[in-house]
Amino acid sequence: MSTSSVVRVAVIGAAGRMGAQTCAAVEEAEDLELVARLDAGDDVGAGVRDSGAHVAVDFTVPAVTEHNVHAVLDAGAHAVVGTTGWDDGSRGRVVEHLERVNAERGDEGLGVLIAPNFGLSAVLAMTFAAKAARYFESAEVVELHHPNKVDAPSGTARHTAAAIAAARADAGLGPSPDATQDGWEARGADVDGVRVHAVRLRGLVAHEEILFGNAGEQLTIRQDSFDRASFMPGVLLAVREVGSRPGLTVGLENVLDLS
Ligand SMILES: NC(=O)C1=CN([C@@H]2O[C@H](COP(=O)(O)OP(=O)(O)OC[C@H]3O[C@@H](n4cnc5c(N)ncnc54)[C@H](OP(=O)(O)O)[C@@H]3O)[C@@H](O)[C@H]2O)C=CC1
Ligand SMILES: O=C(O)C1=N[C@H](C(=O)O)C[C@H](O)C1
Repeated sequence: MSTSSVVRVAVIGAAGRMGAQTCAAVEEAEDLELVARLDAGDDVGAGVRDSGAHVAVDFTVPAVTEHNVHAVLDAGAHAVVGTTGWDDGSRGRVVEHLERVNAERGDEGLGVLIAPNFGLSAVLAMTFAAKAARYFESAEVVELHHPNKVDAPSGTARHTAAAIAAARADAGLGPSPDATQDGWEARGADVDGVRVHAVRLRGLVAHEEILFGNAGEQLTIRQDSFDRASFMPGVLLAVREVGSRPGLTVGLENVLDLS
């Protein structure tokens, strides 16, 4: 990533809840240097380029995060993304962009690391859920968050449900049994065939429960993020690792070697 040992970091969404926490964590890390705090109204590409950032971290809003990542790549930096709202289409466009810029570069290439959740408890919960999924007839996900969150269901819950759905499909399982005829609006969102329920409650930060059922037994996997400080070790790990992972990486489980 750089010839010097210090990684220069720009934070996009720097005034937000996660951005502010990330700025503080970067400033406290001896091997990282905070070189830009960018927020709404700033030119992200110019801010990243002019600051000489090696890595830009995006904690903004779903509506702008893809645009920011393209601007970061055009500015010649790696991107670490915690913002939600990504789908196959937006991820595919980033892969194409990476292939284009990396073909023109002489070095090992730029990397983009998108993590729906940087918390260790959440990453482990998702990993355990994906492993358990093949053994249970029923599976549902409940995510619980602070009421200032703008999107539902959470990116973490979507990622969890998609992994459960993939594991169920691999195991040849059909849909979870469900006799519902009326009141589908009370049955949560359908993410790849897995029901996902979103709770918004003052006092909460970020929490997830994954429920598995068989006749006569239940497995509940639950994780709680009580403080945004818990996301910071994962964010800093991603910042340090993204430079050695050219192309697109989705999920911190890949960096932690859990996948
Ligand atoms: N992956 C993970 O571990 C985690 C992910 N998240 C996700 O991160 C995202 C941010 O969450 P949170 O910090 O709580 O949200 P906040 O609303 O607190 O912060 C978002 C920040 O982005 C700014 N912003 C909006 N538009 C732009 C833009 N075009 N360019 C630069 N900055 C912009 C906002 O400015 P303004 O307010 O002026 O519009 C605000 O300062 C969400 O998608 C959330 O789900 C959250 C926690 C953990
Ligand atoms: O908005 C939040 O707060 C969080 N967003 C992410 C998500 O949607 O999964 C990660 C974590 O749940 C906190």
